[in-house]
Amino acid sequence: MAASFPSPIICKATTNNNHPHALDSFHVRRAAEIADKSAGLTSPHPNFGCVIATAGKVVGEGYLYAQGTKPAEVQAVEAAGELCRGATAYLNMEPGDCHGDRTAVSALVKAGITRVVVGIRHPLQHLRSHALRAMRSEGLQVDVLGEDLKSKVVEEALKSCLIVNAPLIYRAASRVPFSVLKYAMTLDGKIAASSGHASWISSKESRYRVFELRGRSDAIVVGGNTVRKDNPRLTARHGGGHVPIRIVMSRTLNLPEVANLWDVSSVPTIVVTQRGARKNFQKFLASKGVEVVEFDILNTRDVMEYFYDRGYLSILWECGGTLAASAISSGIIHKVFAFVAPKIIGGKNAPTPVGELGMVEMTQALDLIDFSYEQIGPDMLISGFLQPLPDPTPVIPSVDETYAIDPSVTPYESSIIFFYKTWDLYGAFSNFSPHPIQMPDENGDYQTWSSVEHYYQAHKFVGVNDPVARDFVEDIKSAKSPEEAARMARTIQRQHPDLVRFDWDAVKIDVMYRALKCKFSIYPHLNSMLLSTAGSVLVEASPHDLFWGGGRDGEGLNYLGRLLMQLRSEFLGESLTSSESSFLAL
Ligand SMILES: NC(=O)C1=CN([C@@H]2O[C@H](COP(=O)(O)OP(=O)(O)OC[C@H]3O[C@@H](n4cnc5c(N)ncnc54)[C@H](OP(=O)(O)O)[C@@H]3O)[C@@H](O)[C@H]2O)C=CC1
Ligand SMILES: Nc1c(N[C@@H]2O[C@H](COP(=O)(O)O)[C@@H](O)[C@H]2O)[nH]c(=O)[nH]c1=O
Repeated sequence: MAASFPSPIICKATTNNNHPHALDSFHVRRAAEIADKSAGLTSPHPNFGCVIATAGKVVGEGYLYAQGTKPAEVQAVEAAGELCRGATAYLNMEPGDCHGDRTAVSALVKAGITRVVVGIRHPLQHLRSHALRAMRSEGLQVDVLGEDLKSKVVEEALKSCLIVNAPLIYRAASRVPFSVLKYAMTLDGKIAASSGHASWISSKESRYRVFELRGRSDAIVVGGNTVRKDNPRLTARHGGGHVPIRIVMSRTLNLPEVANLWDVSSVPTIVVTQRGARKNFQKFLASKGVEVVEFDILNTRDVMEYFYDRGYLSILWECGGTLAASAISSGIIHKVFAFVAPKIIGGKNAPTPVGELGMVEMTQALDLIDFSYEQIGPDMLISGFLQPLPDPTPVIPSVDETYAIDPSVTPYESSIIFFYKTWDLYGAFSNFSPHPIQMPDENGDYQTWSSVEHYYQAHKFVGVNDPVARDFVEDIKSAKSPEEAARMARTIQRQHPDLVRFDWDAVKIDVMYRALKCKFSIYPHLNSMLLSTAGSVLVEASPHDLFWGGGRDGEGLNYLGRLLMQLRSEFLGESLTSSESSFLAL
């Protein structure tokens, strides 16, 4: 399945040797296909797949499951074992060395891979071309589709690599999250009856597909009117997988007191509104656990820029025509999914999917690009892009390249360093980064935890004298990713508050401190990265957590940033003391 698209990437066996690079293209397409397997399982993140082949035969495969898990290349190398010697690795996308330890590249080099075929360069400027250079400098032959390899089949393979990471590519190019507008309409173009009643237009099968689309998104946006008319839940109910947060856009805040979206026991809701709107209602929402964010003027572009800053990759718009028209007009919608049901409702005033765009001639209509049709149950799904896929070839030089051209530009210099997603610059500071730590248990025996997040989350239940709590600790410890560990712990915390250790609030900062101290002590490259930020304020730009995170506007307490700064000064103090003592010893 392609990222945010339901249509499968069809891996046609175009291995006909008459086509130049047919075999290479075939394997890269396979890498893109498996890369997409992770979409929807955890919070949306870039999709990486790796296929290792020798003499045309696949000997190992792997895909990145979540931000903080084992890189695709490492998994493929482990699967192929000795067969890696002299083999070719196929990657849908250049690996991103977010953590300064070149894990993916060194796995390929150490395993004896001699050639690497890469679908696209990394779209993020701070990561682009680094791994390619590293592999080439290690003597590997590196061929990039569309640059070193060119042909018709190569173009098709390149397309599949672009599509599988379309959210990241659009996000990098447009500096807003990738936005998909989805709606269900009748054959006569209505999204509800004149009364506003809309359940249901599309079939069960189509609505199941919508759950999958939701699972591939960080958040779902609706307008105030949809909340008033539909009282939606906006959850992904297809069994397991990622559940996006819900965002309501309302200028008036004239919203009902009783609404499904105010139940945040299983998934958060954020209401974005205009500054000063219904202060009492804002307080009411806050008392329900709903986050309220005020904007001077509420418009779709500012809201998307805000969520971009909060690290969101992919947004699904499930609003009515009023908000949809606003979003399209401001140029932030990248893709459309229209479910068309074979039924007619009529109604002069029945709402339609897109309101006023101010166009007067049909020649002004927006043409969809790369559209496709798919029958789902009785409905037809028409999907396509509203904006062309950005060109992945590097036009903007990377930070390194800029530095090489103009050494007066200091890379990464900033008085405030924000970090959040592991693929961000300084993403290794995130608790989700894939760095296992060894920590003593209650008996002093050292245990390995897959990430700081696993350790921190499980410790909510450590020491509680109840076998159920002990089982929870083990479950969280073996969660497949830091995201899953966090999700499991938060759910258990909500559902079984009695199993959370009584002193949790008092000890949680210390638990985190110890875990971070271990992480930044045992990985020398992380320690150097932390020390390199001396003089800058570190802020975790977490979307949900105003205790550990600082928020973009400084509204959070930023305890994670504070602890990292505390550790930084402790490490700096230690290195000063040791250099002073070696100086004294001279
Ligand atoms: N079939 C389908 O796929 C869907 C059908 N529907 C149906 O559509 C109808 C609702 O459609 P519609 O009235 O268009 O509702 P919208 O979901 O588009 O909500 C419009 C509201 O969004 C809020 N808003 C906030 N910022 C903006 C902005 N910048 N521009 C525009 N609106 C903004 C305002 O809320 P406020 O007034 O609170 O300030 C406005 O009234 C319902 O009948 C619902 O059942 C809805 C979604 C999908
Ligand atoms: N009516 C309609 C849709 N409506 C969308 O789904 C929302 C309800 O979601 P939930 O409460 O989670 O079931 C609703 O508010 C609107 O955004 N979607 C569709 O796929 N098909 C339909 O026929």
